[in-house]
Amino acid sequence: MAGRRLAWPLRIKKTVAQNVQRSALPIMNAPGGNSVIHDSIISKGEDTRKIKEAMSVLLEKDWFVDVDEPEIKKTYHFKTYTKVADLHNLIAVRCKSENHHPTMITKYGSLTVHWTTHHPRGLSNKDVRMAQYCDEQAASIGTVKSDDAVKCKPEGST
Ligand SMILES: C[C@H](O)[C@H](O)[C@H]1CNC2=NC(N)=NC(=O)C2=N1
Repeated sequence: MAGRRLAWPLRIKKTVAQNVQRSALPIMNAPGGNSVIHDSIISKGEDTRKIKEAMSVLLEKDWFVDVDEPEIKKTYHFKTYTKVADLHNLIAVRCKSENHHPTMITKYGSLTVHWTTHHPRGLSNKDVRMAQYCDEQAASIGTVKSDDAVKCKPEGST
């Protein structure tokens, strides 16, 4: 009985500690910022060290880690909508051969790409490979800084 009384507070303490640890991780890292990736968000069966190393390179290249999904994401900015569509299509073609599909948000001047692995859930080498592919293709199309991207001009704006 005395044992049980002790066990509950200990369990609660552990759960809180785990949550704090999770939320202490950056949901969105600042560019060049925190590159700590907890093992729990890496897909089971992956080479954890290899994924972490590759992820830290991606974080330096403006990829962001959302630990709650978990996923990595990046927004590319372009001068024209055609370039946005070009990147979208290049990624879509590669998805077929890799059987790995991102969530993509297409806007007039930008494309946001999210990568995650469903089975086993987490971040895997496929996400790393596809993120690297996105960077290569975006670079060959030619990205610009957010301020220089084509913008919609709502009525009345100057
Ligand atoms: C059944 C099908 O092969 C799987 O659902 C594939 C399809 N596309 C996928 N896309 C992504 N991003 N992650 C996956 O785990 C995944 N799995």
